[in-house]
Amino acid sequence: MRGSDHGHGRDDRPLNAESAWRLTADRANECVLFFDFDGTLAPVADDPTAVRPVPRALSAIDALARVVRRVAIVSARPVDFLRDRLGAADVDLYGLYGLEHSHGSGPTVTEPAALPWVPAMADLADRARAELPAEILVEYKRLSVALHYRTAPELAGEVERWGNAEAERLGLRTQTGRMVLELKPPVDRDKGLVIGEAVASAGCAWYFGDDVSDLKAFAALRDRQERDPSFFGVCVAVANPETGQAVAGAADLTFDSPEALGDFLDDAAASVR
Ligand SMILES: O=P(O)(O)OC[C@H]1O[C@H](O[C@H]2O[C@H](CO)[C@@H](O)[C@H](O)[C@H]2O)[C@H](O)[C@@H](O)[C@@H]1O
Repeated sequence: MRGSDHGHGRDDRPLNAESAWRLTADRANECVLFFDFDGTLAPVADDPTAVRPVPRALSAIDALARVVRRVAIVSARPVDFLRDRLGAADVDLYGLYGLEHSHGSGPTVTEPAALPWVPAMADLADRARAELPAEILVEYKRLSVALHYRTAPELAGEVERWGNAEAERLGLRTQTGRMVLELKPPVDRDKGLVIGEAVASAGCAWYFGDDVSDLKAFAALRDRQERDPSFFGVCVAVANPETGQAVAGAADLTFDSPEALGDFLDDAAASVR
């Protein structure tokens, strides 16, 4: 690997990306690498359908999947979307906060408790399009609806009022994010629960994220490490002007952008080939 030019460590935790990766490379077959998608692997854009992972991150994920125990993407996006963007890489995909998952070339499995909510979510998306201002982008994802105000930030309050009232009326849960409010079924799946289950038998894990929903994943890694000091967990933030401060404050390391993360991953993959 190149010199220590990757990531910024926290002042109160003496860890840098290179030394943490060296510890990981020594036990690669025990290690799981978890990646959030938007804002972490893929730079943010106004149009959610237009985003693609940074090319170096994509090729590094493919290479890393061959040398670590497992690579997983943990996202609010549907599994089909993630599969399309990740290509043929042999990875686990947890979509819609874990309401869907697929492993390698296996089928996509949906959490059974969420399935009865499909019609209500479709109806909610239709009403959001009819009742919210045209500037609000309504993203229907079968088991959740995201209300985007990135191109009209002055409408954040209106989106929050409408979304919270609908959640209350229908018994849904909400998740805030980067210029987005999401409504989802009242089913106990989130990134923290996904990570808690997936690291149970691992000896080492890294989680890379940029948004507030990723904080639960960080907490799950911390919890795993507290219960077993031999477990090596690394929480990594990707900086951004919206949620970056909160996420970096909870992380061990911070990268400046998805591109900077891609460079690190590329070097990391090369060091264990
Ligand atoms: O869990 P993630 O993979 O991080 O997904 C979180 C949300 O990501 C997407 O929205 C975000 O990225 C968009 C494209 O860059 C951007 O336009 C938007 O402002 C961001 O919030 C996705 O569209 C959402 O469904 C996810 O909830």
